[in-house]
Amino acid sequence: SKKIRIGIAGYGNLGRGVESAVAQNGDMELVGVFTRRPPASVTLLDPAVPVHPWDDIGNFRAAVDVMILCGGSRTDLPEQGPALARNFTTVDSFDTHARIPEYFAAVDEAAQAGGNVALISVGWDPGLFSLNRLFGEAILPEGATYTFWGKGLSQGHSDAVRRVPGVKGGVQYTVPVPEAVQRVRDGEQPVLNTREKHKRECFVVLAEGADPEQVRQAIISMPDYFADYDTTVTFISDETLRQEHNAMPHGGFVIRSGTTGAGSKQIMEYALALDSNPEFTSSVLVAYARAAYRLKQAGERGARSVLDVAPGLLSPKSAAELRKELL
Ligand SMILES: NC(=O)C1=CN([C@@H]2O[C@H](COP(=O)(O)OP(=O)(O)OC[C@H]3O[C@@H](n4cnc5c(N)ncnc54)[C@H](OP(=O)(O)O)[C@@H]3O)[C@@H](O)[C@H]2O)C=CC1
Ligand SMILES: N[C@@H](C[C@H]1CC(C(=O)O)=NO1)C(=O)O
Repeated sequence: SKKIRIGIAGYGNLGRGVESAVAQNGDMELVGVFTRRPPASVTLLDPAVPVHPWDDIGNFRAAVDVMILCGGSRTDLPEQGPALARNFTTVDSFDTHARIPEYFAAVDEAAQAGGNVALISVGWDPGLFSLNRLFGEAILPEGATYTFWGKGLSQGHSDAVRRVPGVKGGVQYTVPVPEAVQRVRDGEQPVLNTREKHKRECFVVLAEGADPEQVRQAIISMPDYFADYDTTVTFISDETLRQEHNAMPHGGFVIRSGTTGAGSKQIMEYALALDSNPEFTSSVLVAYARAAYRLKQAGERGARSVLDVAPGLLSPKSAAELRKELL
Protein backbone atom coordinates (compact mmCIF):
# COMPACT_ATOMS: atom_id res chain seq x y z
CA SER A 1 0.00 0.00 0.00
CA LYS A 2 1.04 3.61 -0.51
CA LYS A 3 3.69 4.78 1.92
CA ILE A 4 3.62 8.13 3.71
CA ARG A 5 6.29 10.26 1.97
CA ILE A 6 8.42 12.16 4.50
CA GLY A 7 10.65 15.19 3.93
CA ILE A 8 13.24 16.52 6.42
CA ALA A 9 13.68 20.30 6.63
CA GLY A 10 17.02 21.01 8.31
CA TYR A 11 19.66 18.37 8.98
CA GLY A 12 21.16 18.48 12.47
CA ASN A 13 20.79 16.13 15.43
CA LEU A 14 17.01 15.94 14.94
CA GLY A 15 17.27 15.63 11.15
CA ARG A 16 19.63 12.67 11.53
CA GLY A 17 17.31 11.14 14.15
CA VAL A 18 14.30 11.47 11.84
CA GLU A 19 16.25 9.79 9.03
CA SER A 20 16.88 6.75 11.21
CA ALA A 21 13.37 6.79 12.77
CA VAL A 22 11.62 6.74 9.36
CA ALA A 23 13.57 3.58 8.54
CA GLN A 24 11.92 1.90 11.58
CA ASN A 25 8.40 2.58 10.22
CA GLY A 26 7.36 0.37 7.31
CA ASP A 27 4.45 2.61 6.32
CA MET A 28 6.79 5.54 5.61
CA GLU A 29 9.56 6.47 3.18
CA LEU A 30 12.07 9.34 3.26
CA VAL A 31 11.94 11.21 -0.07
CA GLY A 32 14.47 13.96 0.61
CA VAL A 33 16.37 16.28 2.95
CA PHE A 34 16.43 20.08 2.59
CA THR A 35 19.31 22.14 3.94
CA ARG A 36 20.45 25.79 3.93
CA ARG A 37 24.07 24.59 3.60
CA PRO A 38 25.62 23.40 0.34
CA PRO A 39 23.99 19.96 -0.16
CA ALA A 40 27.35 18.35 -0.93
CA SER A 41 28.57 19.34 2.56
CA VAL A 42 25.73 17.44 4.31
CA THR A 43 26.38 13.73 4.82
CA LEU A 44 23.36 11.50 5.52
CA LEU A 45 23.27 8.09 7.13
CA ASP A 46 21.87 6.79 3.81
CA PRO A 47 23.73 8.31 0.82
CA ALA A 48 20.89 7.18 -1.50
CA VAL A 49 18.56 9.85 -0.03
CA PRO A 50 18.71 13.07 -2.07
CA VAL A 51 19.78 16.31 -0.35
CA HIS A 52 18.29 19.50 -1.83
CA PRO A 53 19.07 23.19 -1.36
CA TRP A 54 16.49 24.91 0.84
CA ASP A 55 15.42 27.25 -1.96
CA ASP A 56 14.10 24.28 -4.00
CA ILE A 57 11.72 23.11 -1.24
CA GLY A 58 8.65 24.71 -2.86
CA ASN A 59 9.02 22.36 -5.88
CA PHE A 60 8.35 19.33 -3.65
CA ARG A 61 4.80 20.12 -2.53
CA ALA A 62 3.39 17.18 -4.53
CA ALA A 63 6.28 14.85 -3.61
CA VAL A 64 6.12 15.16 0.19
CA ASP A 65 3.10 14.15 2.30
CA VAL A 66 4.55 15.37 5.61
CA MET A 67 7.54 17.71 6.09
CA ILE A 68 9.26 17.23 9.44
CA LEU A 69 10.88 20.51 10.56
CA CYS A 70 14.20 19.94 12.31
CA GLY A 71 15.43 23.51 12.64
CA GLY A 72 16.37 25.18 15.92
CA SER A 73 13.57 26.74 17.97
CA ARG A 74 15.46 29.89 18.93
CA THR A 75 15.89 31.39 15.43
CA ASP A 76 15.03 28.85 12.69
CA LEU A 77 11.48 27.66 13.43
CA PRO A 78 9.91 31.11 14.08
CA GLU A 79 10.61 31.79 10.41
CA GLN A 80 10.55 28.28 8.90
CA GLY A 81 7.43 27.01 10.72
CA PRO A 82 4.91 29.45 9.20
CA ALA A 83 6.73 29.53 5.81
CA LEU A 84 6.59 25.73 5.41
CA ALA A 85 3.08 25.24 6.87
CA ARG A 86 1.79 27.27 3.93
CA ASN A 87 3.11 24.65 1.48
CA PHE A 88 3.17 21.36 3.41
CA THR A 89 1.59 19.37 6.15
CA THR A 90 4.25 19.84 8.86
CA VAL A 91 5.38 18.50 12.22
CA ASP A 92 7.85 20.42 14.38
CA SER A 93 9.38 20.36 17.89
CA PHE A 94 9.16 24.07 18.73
CA ASP A 95 10.10 24.28 22.41
CA THR A 96 10.44 27.93 23.47
CA HIS A 97 7.57 27.41 25.92
CA ALA A 98 6.93 31.12 26.60
CA ARG A 99 6.47 31.77 22.88
CA ILE A 100 4.26 28.80 21.98
CA PRO A 101 0.97 30.78 21.85
CA GLU A 102 2.36 33.31 19.34
CA TYR A 103 4.10 30.56 17.33
CA PHE A 104 0.86 28.54 17.23
CA ALA A 105 -1.04 31.56 15.90
CA ALA A 106 1.52 32.26 13.16
CA VAL A 107 1.69 28.63 12.04
CA ASP A 108 -2.11 28.25 12.23
CA GLU A 109 -2.65 31.25 9.94
CA ALA A 110 -0.21 29.83 7.37
CA ALA A 111 -1.57 26.28 7.55
CA GLN A 112 -5.15 27.50 7.16
CA ALA A 113 -4.13 29.64 4.16
CA GLY A 114 -2.36 26.69 2.56
CA GLY A 115 -5.08 24.14 3.41
CA ASN A 116 -2.61 22.12 5.49
CA VAL A 117 -2.30 20.55 8.93
CA ALA A 118 0.61 21.64 11.18
CA LEU A 119 1.44 19.82 14.40
CA ILE A 120 3.62 22.09 16.58
CA SER A 121 5.73 21.50 19.71
CA VAL A 122 5.93 17.72 19.23
CA GLY A 123 8.61 15.92 21.27
CA TRP A 124 8.90 15.15 24.95
CA ASP A 125 8.84 18.58 26.54
CA PRO A 126 6.86 20.11 25.06
CA GLY A 127 5.11 16.97 23.90
CA LEU A 128 4.78 13.77 25.94
CA PHE A 129 5.41 15.62 29.23
CA SER A 130 2.70 18.14 28.22
CA LEU A 131 0.23 15.25 27.80
CA ASN A 132 1.10 13.90 31.25
CA ARG A 133 0.79 17.32 32.89
CA LEU A 134 -2.68 17.51 31.32
CA PHE A 135 -3.67 14.02 32.55
CA GLY A 136 -2.50 14.90 36.05
CA GLU A 137 -4.41 18.15 36.31
CA ALA A 138 -7.60 16.80 34.67
CA ILE A 139 -7.70 13.60 36.75
CA LEU A 140 -6.46 15.00 40.08
CA PRO A 141 -7.84 18.55 40.18
CA GLU A 142 -6.63 18.90 43.77
CA GLY A 143 -2.85 18.60 43.78
CA ALA A 144 0.46 19.89 42.43
CA THR A 145 2.35 19.11 39.22
CA TYR A 146 6.16 18.99 38.99
CA THR A 147 8.44 18.55 35.97
CA PHE A 148 12.10 17.69 36.39
CA TRP A 149 14.66 17.24 33.59
CA GLY A 150 18.12 15.67 33.59
CA LYS A 151 20.86 15.64 34.38
CA GLY A 152 21.17 15.72 30.56
CA LEU A 153 21.78 17.64 27.38
CA SER A 154 18.99 20.02 26.36
CA GLN A 155 19.01 20.38 22.58
CA GLY A 156 16.94 23.59 22.68
CA HIS A 157 19.30 25.25 25.13
CA SER A 158 22.37 23.92 23.29
CA ASP A 159 21.00 25.31 20.00
CA ALA A 160 20.35 28.65 21.75
CA VAL A 161 23.95 28.75 23.03
CA ARG A 162 25.33 27.98 19.55
CA ARG A 163 23.41 30.95 18.10
CA VAL A 164 25.11 33.50 20.38
CA PRO A 165 27.54 35.75 18.45
CA GLY A 166 31.10 34.72 19.33
CA VAL A 167 30.20 31.09 20.00
CA LYS A 168 31.78 28.55 17.67
CA GLY A 169 30.24 25.45 19.34
CA GLY A 170 28.65 24.40 22.59
CA VAL A 171 26.27 22.30 24.65
CA GLN A 172 24.06 22.83 27.71
CA TYR A 173 23.33 20.38 30.48
CA THR A 174 20.28 20.72 32.70
CA VAL A 175 20.79 19.65 36.33
CA PRO A 176 17.84 19.11 38.70
CA VAL A 177 18.32 20.42 42.26
CA PRO A 178 18.40 17.25 44.44
CA GLU A 179 16.74 18.86 47.49
CA ALA A 180 13.81 20.02 45.34
CA VAL A 181 13.33 16.55 43.84
CA GLN A 182 13.46 14.94 47.30
CA ARG A 183 10.86 17.29 48.76
CA VAL A 184 8.50 16.48 45.86
CA ARG A 185 9.10 12.75 46.19
CA ASP A 186 8.41 13.02 49.94
CA GLY A 187 4.94 14.28 49.00
CA GLU A 188 5.59 17.71 50.55
CA GLN A 189 3.96 19.52 47.57
CA PRO A 190 6.45 22.43 47.97
CA VAL A 191 6.04 25.74 46.15
CA LEU A 192 9.24 25.95 44.03
CA ASN A 193 10.20 28.72 41.62
CA THR A 194 12.13 28.10 38.38
CA ARG A 195 15.53 28.82 39.98
CA GLU A 196 14.92 26.37 42.83
CA LYS A 197 14.30 23.36 40.53
CA HIS A 198 17.17 23.27 37.98
CA LYS A 199 20.62 24.67 37.28
CA ARG A 200 22.06 25.07 33.79
CA GLU A 201 25.71 24.31 32.82
CA CYS A 202 27.00 25.52 29.45
CA PHE A 203 30.24 24.36 27.79
CA VAL A 204 31.28 26.74 25.02
CA VAL A 205 33.98 26.91 22.33
CA LEU A 206 34.78 30.58 21.67
CA ALA A 207 35.05 31.84 18.07
CA GLU A 208 38.38 33.47 17.13
CA GLY A 209 38.74 36.88 18.77
CA ALA A 210 35.45 36.72 20.69
CA ASP A 211 35.31 38.25 24.17
CA PRO A 212 34.53 35.56 26.79
CA GLU A 213 32.83 37.96 29.22
CA GLN A 214 30.54 39.31 26.49
CA VAL A 215 29.61 35.73 25.47
CA ARG A 216 29.02 34.71 29.11
CA GLN A 217 26.72 37.70 29.71
CA ALA A 218 24.78 37.10 26.46
CA ILE A 219 24.10 33.51 27.56
CA ILE A 220 23.21 33.95 31.23
CA SER A 221 20.91 36.91 30.53
CA MET A 222 19.06 35.22 27.61
CA PRO A 223 15.28 35.53 28.16
CA ASP A 224 13.16 32.33 27.97
CA TYR A 225 16.32 30.18 28.12
CA PHE A 226 18.78 31.14 30.89
CA ALA A 227 17.74 34.39 32.62
CA ASP A 228 15.55 32.61 35.21
CA TYR A 229 18.19 30.00 36.13
CA ASP A 230 21.53 29.87 37.94
CA THR A 231 23.68 29.28 34.87
CA THR A 232 27.42 28.56 34.56
CA VAL A 233 29.46 29.02 31.36
CA THR A 234 32.76 27.10 31.00
CA PHE A 235 35.00 27.76 28.00
CA ILE A 236 36.57 24.66 26.43
CA SER A 237 38.55 23.75 23.31
CA ASP A 238 37.13 22.33 20.09
CA GLU A 239 38.94 19.12 20.95
CA THR A 240 37.33 18.84 24.39
CA LEU A 241 33.87 19.51 22.92
CA ARG A 242 34.33 16.72 20.41
CA GLN A 243 35.88 14.29 22.86
CA GLU A 244 33.88 14.83 26.04
CA HIS A 245 30.53 16.27 24.91
CA ASN A 246 29.30 14.28 21.95
CA ALA A 247 26.79 12.09 23.79
CA MET A 248 23.29 13.52 24.21
CA PRO A 249 21.64 11.63 27.04
CA HIS A 250 18.68 13.20 28.82
CA GLY A 251 15.43 12.34 30.55
CA GLY A 252 13.23 13.40 33.41
CA PHE A 253 9.79 12.93 34.87
CA VAL A 254 6.39 14.54 35.45
CA ILE A 255 4.74 13.97 38.83
CA ARG A 256 1.19 14.86 39.82
CA SER A 257 0.80 14.61 43.58
CA GLY A 258 -2.83 15.02 44.64
CA THR A 259 -5.78 13.88 46.73
CA THR A 260 -9.08 12.43 45.44
CA GLY A 261 -12.57 13.24 46.72
CA ALA A 262 -12.52 11.18 49.92
CA GLY A 263 -9.06 12.46 50.85
CA SER A 264 -6.94 9.57 49.50
CA LYS A 265 -3.38 10.54 48.52
CA GLN A 266 -2.66 9.73 44.84
CA ILE A 267 0.62 10.02 42.87
CA MET A 268 0.88 9.90 39.05
CA GLU A 269 4.37 9.70 37.49
CA TYR A 270 5.66 9.52 33.91
CA ALA A 271 9.41 9.12 33.37
CA LEU A 272 11.90 9.05 30.45
CA ALA A 273 15.51 7.79 30.48
CA LEU A 274 17.13 8.60 27.12
CA ASP A 275 20.55 7.57 25.81
CA SER A 276 19.89 9.86 22.87
CA ASN A 277 17.63 12.88 23.30
CA PRO A 278 17.55 13.61 19.55
CA GLU A 279 16.82 10.03 18.50
CA PHE A 280 13.92 9.82 20.96
CA THR A 281 12.53 13.21 20.01
CA SER A 282 12.76 12.25 16.34
CA SER A 283 10.83 9.05 17.05
CA VAL A 284 8.05 11.15 18.59
CA LEU A 285 8.08 13.45 15.54
CA VAL A 286 7.76 10.47 13.18
CA ALA A 287 4.83 8.91 15.06
CA TYR A 288 3.06 12.29 14.97
CA ALA A 289 3.83 12.58 11.23
CA ARG A 290 1.52 9.56 10.80
CA ALA A 291 -1.20 11.40 12.75
CA ALA A 292 -0.66 14.62 10.75
CA TYR A 293 -1.05 12.70 7.49
CA ARG A 294 -4.30 11.13 8.69
CA LEU A 295 -5.68 14.45 9.97
CA LYS A 296 -4.99 16.03 6.56
CA GLN A 297 -6.66 13.08 4.80
CA ALA A 298 -9.67 13.50 7.09
CA GLY A 299 -10.09 17.11 5.98
CA GLU A 300 -8.65 18.81 9.09
CA ARG A 301 -6.88 22.15 8.52
CA GLY A 302 -4.69 24.42 10.66
CA ALA A 303 -2.29 24.05 13.59
CA ARG A 304 -2.67 21.54 16.43
CA SER A 305 -0.59 20.60 19.48
CA VAL A 306 -0.18 17.09 20.90
CA LEU A 307 -3.00 17.95 23.31
CA ASP A 308 -5.40 18.08 20.33
CA VAL A 309 -4.40 14.77 18.67
CA ALA A 310 -6.22 11.50 19.48
CA PRO A 311 -3.55 8.97 20.56
CA GLY A 312 -4.85 6.22 18.26
CA LEU A 313 -3.80 8.30 15.23
CA LEU A 314 -0.16 7.72 16.21
CA SER A 315 -0.34 3.96 15.74
CA PRO A 316 0.12 2.12 12.42
CA LYS A 317 -2.53 -0.32 13.71
CA SER A 318 -6.21 0.13 12.84
CA ALA A 319 -8.67 1.24 15.53
CA ALA A 320 -10.09 -2.31 15.59
CA GLU A 321 -6.62 -3.83 16.12
CA LEU A 322 -5.91 -1.31 18.88
CA ARG A 323 -9.18 -2.18 20.62
CA LYS A 324 -8.28 -5.86 20.43
CA GLU A 325 -4.63 -5.49 21.51
CA LEU A 326 -4.25 -2.44 23.73
CA LEU A 327 -7.55 -2.03 25.56
N1 LIG B 1 10.10 19.36 22.07
C1 LIG B 1 11.10 18.64 22.47
O1 LIG B 1 11.00 17.78 23.35
C2 LIG B 1 12.46 18.84 21.85
C3 LIG B 1 12.70 19.88 20.97
N2 LIG B 1 13.95 20.01 20.37
C4 LIG B 1 14.15 21.14 19.44
O2 LIG B 1 14.86 20.67 18.30
C5 LIG B 1 15.67 21.75 17.85
C6 LIG B 1 16.77 21.25 16.94
O3 LIG B 1 17.69 20.54 17.74
P1 LIG B 1 19.02 19.99 17.06
O4 LIG B 1 18.65 19.11 15.88
O5 LIG B 1 19.86 19.44 18.16
O6 LIG B 1 19.69 21.31 16.50
P2 LIG B 1 21.01 21.40 15.56
O7 LIG B 1 21.78 22.59 16.03
O8 LIG B 1 21.67 20.06 15.46
O9 LIG B 1 20.37 21.74 14.12
C7 LIG B 1 19.58 22.88 13.94
C8 LIG B 1 19.80 23.36 12.51
O10 LIG B 1 21.13 23.83 12.39
C9 LIG B 1 21.68 23.50 11.11
N3 LIG B 1 22.89 22.72 11.33
C10 LIG B 1 22.99 21.48 11.84
N4 LIG B 1 24.28 21.09 11.89
C11 LIG B 1 25.00 22.13 11.43
C12 LIG B 1 26.39 22.35 11.22
N5 LIG B 1 27.28 21.40 11.53
N6 LIG B 1 26.78 23.53 10.71
C13 LIG B 1 25.86 24.49 10.42
N7 LIG B 1 24.52 24.34 10.59
C14 LIG B 1 24.13 23.18 11.08
C15 LIG B 1 20.63 22.64 10.39
O11 LIG B 1 19.98 23.43 9.40
P3 LIG B 1 20.49 23.35 7.86
O12 LIG B 1 20.55 21.88 7.48
O13 LIG B 1 19.44 24.12 7.10
O14 LIG B 1 21.85 23.97 7.83
C16 LIG B 1 19.67 22.24 11.49
O15 LIG B 1 18.34 22.13 11.03
C17 LIG B 1 16.15 22.41 19.13
O16 LIG B 1 16.41 23.79 18.91
C18 LIG B 1 14.98 22.22 20.08
O17 LIG B 1 14.25 23.40 20.14
C19 LIG B 1 14.97 19.12 20.63
C20 LIG B 1 14.78 18.09 21.53
C21 LIG B 1 13.51 17.89 22.23
N1 LIG C 1 13.00 20.69 24.62
C1 LIG C 1 14.02 20.03 25.44
C2 LIG C 1 13.45 18.73 26.01
C3 LIG C 1 13.36 18.89 27.52
C4 LIG C 1 14.73 19.08 28.14
C5 LIG C 1 14.59 20.37 28.82
C6 LIG C 1 15.69 21.01 29.59
O1 LIG C 1 16.73 20.33 29.78
O2 LIG C 1 15.49 22.19 29.97
N2 LIG C 1 13.42 20.89 28.61
O3 LIG C 1 12.62 20.11 27.87
C7 LIG C 1 15.29 19.79 24.59
O4 LIG C 1 15.49 20.59 23.66
O5 LIG C 1 16.06 18.88 24.88
